[in-house]
Amino acid sequence: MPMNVVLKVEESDDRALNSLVKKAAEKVQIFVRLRPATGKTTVFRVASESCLVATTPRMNRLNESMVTFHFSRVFQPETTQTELFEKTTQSIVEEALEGRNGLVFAYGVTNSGKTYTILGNNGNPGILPQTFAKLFQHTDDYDVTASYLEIYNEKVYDLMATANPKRTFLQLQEKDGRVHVKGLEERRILSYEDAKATLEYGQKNRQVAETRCNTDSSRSHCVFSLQIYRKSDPKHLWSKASYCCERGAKTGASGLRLQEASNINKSLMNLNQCLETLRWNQQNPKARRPVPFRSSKLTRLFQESLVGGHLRAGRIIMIVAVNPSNEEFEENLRTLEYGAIAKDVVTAPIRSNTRKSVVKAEYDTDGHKKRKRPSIVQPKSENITPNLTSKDKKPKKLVKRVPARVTLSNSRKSTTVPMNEASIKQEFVLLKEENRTLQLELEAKDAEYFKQEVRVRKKLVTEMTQQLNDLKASYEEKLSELQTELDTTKSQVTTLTNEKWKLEGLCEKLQEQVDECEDEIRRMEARHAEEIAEFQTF
Ligand SMILES: Nc1ncnc2c1ncn2[C@@H]1O[C@H](COP(=O)(O)OP(=O)(O)OP(=O)(O)O)[C@@H](O)[C@H]1O
Repeated sequence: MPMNVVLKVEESDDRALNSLVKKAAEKVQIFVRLRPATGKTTVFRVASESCLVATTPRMNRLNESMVTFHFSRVFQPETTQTELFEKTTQSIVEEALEGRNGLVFAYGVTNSGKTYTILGNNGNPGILPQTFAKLFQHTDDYDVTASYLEIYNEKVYDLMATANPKRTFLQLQEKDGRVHVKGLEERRILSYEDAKATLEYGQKNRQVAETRCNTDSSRSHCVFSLQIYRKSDPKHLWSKASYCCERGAKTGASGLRLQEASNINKSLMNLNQCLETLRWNQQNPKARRPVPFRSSKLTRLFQESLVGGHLRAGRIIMIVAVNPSNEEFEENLRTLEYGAIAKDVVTAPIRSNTRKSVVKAEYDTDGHKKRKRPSIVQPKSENITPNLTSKDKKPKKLVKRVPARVTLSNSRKSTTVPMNEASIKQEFVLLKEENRTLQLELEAKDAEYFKQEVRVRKKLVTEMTQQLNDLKASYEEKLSELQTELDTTKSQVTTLTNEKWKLEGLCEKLQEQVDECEDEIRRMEARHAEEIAEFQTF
């Protein structure tokens, strides 16, 4: 069998797949940013540029266990704002100028550094002010407008609108398969200072609204969008870059902790469901499920970016902010899990089969496949490889290779075909690759196992808590029964004691009467004896 030929074909397939998968992987990039820890922490360890290891705090669990996450990149606490911008968002701005949309999404638990990452402070501008600076180096050719909205309690508010006590919320509208916010103000911005002033205006508006509303939830999502128009074609939107940040109000947040731990945020849960369904659809193209974009405003707004498929679909960048303190472990773990799911979603269709003809198709805005729209190239399902990691741009399930060294006999005395140096090298490379893939699979399995363990533990905790609560309730019931019984017995004892005392009094009285009678008898006997003695003397 001409081994080297087979190997060559497979290798070229792999290379082609690799490059396609790499392109697809670049569509969604997930970065993790650890903020400086406030105390001693041992739960997160940056194993490499792209690998974060979480170690369960012993105190919370029966056994210590570890889970490894792979992301596009993990940023250490000492990462500067400039470095973060350059390595994550700068390319989004550059691509926006080239006509591609972009979405930057920061999320994480309270106090994890989302606001610091997106907005920063005066001395350390976040990625949004840095975007302004970058963008306004190119205003000769472009006009820029900004819009700023807030999604609060599933309602969309315009943060550019003048703040008033009765905030009017805006409706989402679908037009040409795209979701728009009806009536959202787009403000022309002319310079860096102008952009910053616009952002600050929106921020102030938000604070005014925040202090005015009496709410049961202090969390909201703010989306700042920059619309770019080419001066040569001012009527048509050239591209749009959106920056979304979940924000926790600084006031009234106490008491939310428990609520957040059980359900970090409805919108994020929905986003998570959408990502999971998208991943399912990519992995099971014959059993597609509807993607629940409509379940929250946030997912509806971003559905275009998540599904991709239109000509200007750009990249999505998610920055998972992590507070490496022990107390936040479970919540941080959950946000990292979201990130891991998001990482596996390929937003834009890719060409997958290099040998066969490509099928033309397009996703609908609800995540379904459209039938007769020929504009977008859609991959054939069996070769799509959505489970990508930044480290591993290869498909998880590799095509099984025939080993280069062929055993001709299965008896103990096996004979092998002699190999030349080139094929040995080739085999070595393949084995190395295979080894790496297996290692990654193992890590993925470990991660999956850990997730399962976390789920099982959570379930156990819930069930045990339920059982303990039931037990407590039954004991309390028994206790109150016994208490009633005790009270009854006590009152009976009191009654009996009283009766006893009465009887004792009666007995004493009777005894006195008996004693008196005996005395009387003795007196009468003595008198009779005297009378008898008198008679005898007569
Ligand atoms: N990378 C960092 N370097 C230095 N300070 C940071 C960093 N990340 C966060 N901080 C500081 O930590 C504090 C909390 O950060 P931030 O307000 O950004 O959290 P958040 O996730 O937006 O919280 P919330 O969800 O409650 O709005 C701030 O004082 C911020 O300055």
